[in-house]
Amino acid sequence: MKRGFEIVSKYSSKNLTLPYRTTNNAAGYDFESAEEIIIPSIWKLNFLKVLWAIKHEKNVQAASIEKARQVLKPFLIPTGIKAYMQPDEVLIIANRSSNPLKRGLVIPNGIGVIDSDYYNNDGNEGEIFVQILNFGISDIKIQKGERIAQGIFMPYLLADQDDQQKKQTRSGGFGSSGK
Ligand SMILES: O=c1ccn([C@H]2C[C@H](O)[C@@H](COP(=O)(O)OP(=O)(O)OP(=O)(O)O)O2)c(=O)[nH]1
Ligand SMILES: [Mg+2]
Repeated sequence: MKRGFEIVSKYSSKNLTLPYRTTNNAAGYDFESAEEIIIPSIWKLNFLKVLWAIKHEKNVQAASIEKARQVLKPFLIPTGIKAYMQPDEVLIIANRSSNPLKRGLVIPNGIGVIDSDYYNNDGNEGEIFVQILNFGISDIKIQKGERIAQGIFMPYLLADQDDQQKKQTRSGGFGSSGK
């Protein structure tokens, strides 16, 4: 077993499909969304600005600002998938090029870097999430089973003296290693 995909346990009975390549020479394994999810348009940010203005001039409750903030941050689309690979390999998550063109969907972190030590980590079993922002003018509904991104396995290189730097054991993702 060199590298591949598995379904995380909480999705074991949800009928998910493992990532797949669609053409003979496709580099990327397409990932499907594990759930139906609505990605709101970021143009609602204007709404946030108005709220701020109202807050400062007319004392609108801070709670509504906080609610708007929660709605407007990038969404994490669950894939229900974890990936195993060799220690000197990485899985790169890249957007499908049709997503910005057809649906206004971008991956705000540019690419996702899935480390080999993310697999089966104690925090979330290594479930891969795709961060998504909708710059289009309409909200977008992602259906369960819809292809949202692609994963490319690659080898990576180490810098000289790499073994002299202290490392920690991965316990999760999205900031788990600290600031
Ligand atoms: O699009 C992504 C990017 C990352 N990850 C997971 C896998 C990766 O191994 C882990 C950490 O990613 P990264 O190192 O890029 O983020 P960080 O902000 O540095 O978090 P950490 O402190 O956990 O390393 O989060 C995803 O599921 N999707
Ligand atoms: Mg990191």
